[in-house]
Amino acid sequence: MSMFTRHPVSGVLYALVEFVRKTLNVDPVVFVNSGLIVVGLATSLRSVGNVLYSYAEKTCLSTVHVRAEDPLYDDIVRWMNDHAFQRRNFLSVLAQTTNRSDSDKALIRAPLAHPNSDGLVSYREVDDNSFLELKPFRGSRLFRFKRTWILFSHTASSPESVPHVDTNPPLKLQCLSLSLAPIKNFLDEVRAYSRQVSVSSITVYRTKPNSRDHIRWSSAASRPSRDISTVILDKQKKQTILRDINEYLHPHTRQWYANHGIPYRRGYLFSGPPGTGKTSLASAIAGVFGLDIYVLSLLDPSMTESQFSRMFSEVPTRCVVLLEDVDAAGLDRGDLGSSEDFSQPGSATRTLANTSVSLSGLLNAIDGVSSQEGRILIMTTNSPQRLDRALIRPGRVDIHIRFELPSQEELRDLFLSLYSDMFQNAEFSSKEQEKGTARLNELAVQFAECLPERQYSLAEVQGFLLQYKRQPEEACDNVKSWVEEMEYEK
Ligand SMILES: Nc1ncnc2c1ncn2[C@@H]1O[C@H](COP(=O)(O)OP(=O)(O)OP(=O)(O)O)[C@@H](O)[C@H]1O
Repeated sequence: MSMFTRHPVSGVLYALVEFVRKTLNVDPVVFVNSGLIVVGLATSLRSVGNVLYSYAEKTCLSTVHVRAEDPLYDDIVRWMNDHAFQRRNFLSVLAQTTNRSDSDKALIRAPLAHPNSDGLVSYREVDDNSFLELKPFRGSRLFRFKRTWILFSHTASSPESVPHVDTNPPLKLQCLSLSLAPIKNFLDEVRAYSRQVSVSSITVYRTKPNSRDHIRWSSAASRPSRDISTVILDKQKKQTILRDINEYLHPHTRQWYANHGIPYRRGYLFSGPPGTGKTSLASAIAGVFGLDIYVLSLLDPSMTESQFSRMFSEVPTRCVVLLEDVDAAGLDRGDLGSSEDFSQPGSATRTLANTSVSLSGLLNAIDGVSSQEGRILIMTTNSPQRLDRALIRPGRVDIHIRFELPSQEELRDLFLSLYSDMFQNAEFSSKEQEKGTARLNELAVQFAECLPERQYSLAEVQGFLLQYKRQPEEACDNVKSWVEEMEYEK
């Protein structure tokens, strides 16, 4: 006590202690001491807990880490969202607005709100059916999977790091077991679930630099796959490529390649003028065979040659790799004026300086030792004559599909494919449907006759038809003046 009386602050403390003792009849010094003992005990217990946990981690816990760039990462987060995460809150989450792929269908069903006097609608108040997704970001969650308790943890590298899609920390899965089998079973279930929910859609992956300029694959879109029948192309060419890929993907073929010591790879070249359906066919093929697409462009200015080769080796075994603008790899053979050069004057493909991938870099990436076996490589170009022979030799390009500007028949097909569903709904009796279809066939012939053959790309003609989405008659009436305009603009 004499200690308190020597100093003015000690004096105040002493008076306070005496006051509490007298009014509450409790000795605050004992109270504070007990508190300190409890805190000390708690801290020691925590340290003992940490020691025990790290011992358990080394001896009887099985642990699996999953890096953010691995496709499995998204599959696990999706599974957690749809199962374990639904039932209990996570400590720290990443909120993300996600567009549903069926959002347009929902909009069709929703009553349109308040059109103005001209029949125009503001969509600000219409629910676009996008939804808020809360993804586990930081923290851990214990859940039960087939009688095994699994600890899912997601820890940010630094506690202060801002949640950012590019800097997602790795995931950790742990269970009390001497074998990895329970976690492996869980991952099999996660992958099966992912396949099930994405059965009618394809995911498009593109390269994306993260905050440390480290390029990685990132899913750019997940969308319903394009029906192959909507791609207009000579039937025989379409059948050839479909049969070839079907045969290639068969497990017996893989074995056959292995038995004969041939690298199990298959490459296709799609060449032709812009807007003739090269990309559309690649994505329809991915849909037919249930594969995801990995898109690489040689004109990507942020891609160095070593990054290009690493990205090429990081694609999964079964997928479509779409390599765009392949003629840009500095492969000029000097005959730019050839009739097969479909690139537009001044178009990106002429700017060879834009790519840092050399021909040898490209060839190494395609069939070097680290190149993935089992993938389907589709290369596209507007200028096939500029490709080096080494690039298009069998083994690298096994089938070359030439796309051309459309014939009369293809123009008719495009017209019919855009309007054929107009009469195919319950609103019309079968007789009306028949009549409507017959009229459409007439209009398609009329429409195609007004367009010069092999002059405009299907993309251009489709652009015109999109102005008359539900008015085939008007499209026919106006196509002649569109052709005149196009001629004038040339
Ligand atoms: N053969 C086709 N069949 C169906 N649609 C087509 C066809 N060609 C072009 N289109 C339409 O035109 C648009 C552009 O087509 P796409 O991107 O496939 O052309 P591309 O040949 O890959 O062009 P680019 O060489 O400029 O990349 C798409 O919306 C597609 O629907």
